[in-house]
Amino acid sequence: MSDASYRDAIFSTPLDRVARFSFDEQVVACFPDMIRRSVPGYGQILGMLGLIASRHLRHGAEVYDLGCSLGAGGLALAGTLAPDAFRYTGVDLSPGMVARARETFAAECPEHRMEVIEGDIRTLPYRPAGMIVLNFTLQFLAREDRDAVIARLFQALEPGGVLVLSEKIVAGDEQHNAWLVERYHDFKRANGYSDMEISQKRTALENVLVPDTLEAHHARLAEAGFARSQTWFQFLNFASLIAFKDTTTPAIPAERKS
Ligand SMILES: Nc1ncnc2c1ncn2[C@@H]1O[C@H](C[S@+](CC[C@H]([NH3+])C(=O)[O-])CC(=O)[O-])[C@@H](O)[C@H]1O
Ligand SMILES: O=C(O)C(=O)Cc1ccccc1
Repeated sequence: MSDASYRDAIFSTPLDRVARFSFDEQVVACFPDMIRRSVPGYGQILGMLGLIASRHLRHGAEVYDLGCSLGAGGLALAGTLAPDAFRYTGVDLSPGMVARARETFAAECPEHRMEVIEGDIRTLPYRPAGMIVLNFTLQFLAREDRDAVIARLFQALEPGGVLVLSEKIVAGDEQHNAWLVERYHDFKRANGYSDMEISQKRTALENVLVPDTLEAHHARLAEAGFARSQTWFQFLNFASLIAFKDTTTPAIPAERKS
């Protein structure tokens, strides 16, 4: 398995039939380029994970990164926090993603406690955790599974625990949403995607990536029992929320690297 990463050209030639989008080997091979050029604010959200953890994570606690893909969330945390500050468990269904995430952690942060599980976040037995990261993953689950997953994550969180939930979102108002989607397509065009690539990927993602409104996310978090949730980041139709299990703060927060 090579660690090379390619430019995303998956939808650059006309396809007779556009297949449903999946996280197969073709996507794994160009994923860093695809996500960086397709998700507004991706790097900024990752950059905040370590800072959020250093305020909210109990020293030494477990961090889950659900739908970890190539482990970018884990790398961001290991870049900010000392090896004894946390234990990381990344989970992903895609074998290609899991294999490459393991290689990356072994090469980039051998001192940190980084584990990657090939598994389904809907059925995984969770250990108690101080922080759970769901970066652009809930949107790929069937709507009917989302409430149950969030409820299980609430149960897994320790007192003082936080959930970071990043998602593509849809605006409830049709005009507002149309403006966001048009500007999102401008964003993709500015990042080198052609109209054909934008349109074919949109087809591939239909009924695969189904975004909720911010209101639906906050309501689901409240329903699961979270004491409070807030949107801390939004860039066009992509947002990140933080949800607090309760009003406790960790006794000894994870220390940042010196
Ligand atoms: N049921 C499931 N169980 C486990 N994994 C799943 C499931 N369904 C989908 N996945 C996995 O969730 C990931 C979503 S990508 C996350 C980016 C990452 N967080 C990042 O910060 O780079 C988002 C995107 O590409 O827009 C893929 O790797 C899937 O295999
Ligand atoms: O490209 C898109 O249209 C997206 O919504 C973001 C995305 C990024 C990576 C995989 C799937 C979707």
